[in-house]
Amino acid sequence: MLQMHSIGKIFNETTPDEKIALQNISLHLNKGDFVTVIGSNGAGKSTLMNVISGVLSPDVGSVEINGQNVTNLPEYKRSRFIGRVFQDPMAGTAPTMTIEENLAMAYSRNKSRGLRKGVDKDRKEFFRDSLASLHLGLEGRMNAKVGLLSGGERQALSLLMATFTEPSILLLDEHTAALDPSRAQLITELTKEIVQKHGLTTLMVTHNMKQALDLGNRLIMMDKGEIILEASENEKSQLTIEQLLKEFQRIKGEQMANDRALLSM
Ligand SMILES: Nc1ncnc2c1ncn2[C@@H]1O[C@H](COP(=O)(O)OP(=O)(O)OP(=O)(O)O)[C@@H](O)[C@H]1O
Repeated sequence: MLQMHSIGKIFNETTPDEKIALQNISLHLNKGDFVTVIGSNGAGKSTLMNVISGVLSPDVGSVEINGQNVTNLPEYKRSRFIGRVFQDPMAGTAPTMTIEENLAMAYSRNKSRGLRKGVDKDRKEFFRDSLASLHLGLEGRMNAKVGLLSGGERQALSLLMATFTEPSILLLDEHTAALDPSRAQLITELTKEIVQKHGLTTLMVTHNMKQALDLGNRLIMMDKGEIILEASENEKSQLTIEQLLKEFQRIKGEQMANDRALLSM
């Protein structure tokens, strides 16, 4: 489904501001895999998402989606098969347009893929049914301007818009981080439900270790542009927050120890 081979990305190369954002990243997602991504600030998580979605091209390495090499395919050409939800609830929707207009926009952007569930139904009814599945009563507010919705409602709508055309890959970039705890919990539950319902192949960045363990079947930890830990389905099911923190400290500690060893030479 998704194959990343030896991806590298350096910003401002050969300048004093040089930053290695990704190094030697190889990642393989099978259809239906749901991988949670954790890591410290600046670890390269968003850059990884940007390379998958086509916002950025890697300096080296390749990205394949559904067997097609998309390494240099521009973002707008990938948007048909990639759904993405950002941290900022304002980012995924158009505030001056109604809920129905926003849905229509997402629908037409992806319609060349074919809407398996939408073709036989009246479009409006399909939108209404999709909105009802969020359990927020938005199906009764199709003509409301999206700018009037709360952050949580907007994020639920963004999630719906990113998924109702069943993308090959769903990218969730800290999509609950800007919400208060109860709304974040609601969006987390919706995410679980939607991903499961459509069997979506998903990559989710989060700073919340509990969320990283509760959701998905695999987990990766990043640091300084590298994947420093990969937990398979079996391993992840047995992981605890304490173990994750310990592991992170162990890896970071070793790096510090190495640095010290190097400095002392
Ligand atoms: N456009 C850019 N130009 C220069 N440096 C960049 C750019 N984008 C990212 N970086 C740098 O690359 C590194 C990785 O950044 P990235 O945003 O991918 O990290 P992240 O893991 O998502 O961090 P956070 O959790 O803080 O959002 C950071 O050191 C960042 O400062």
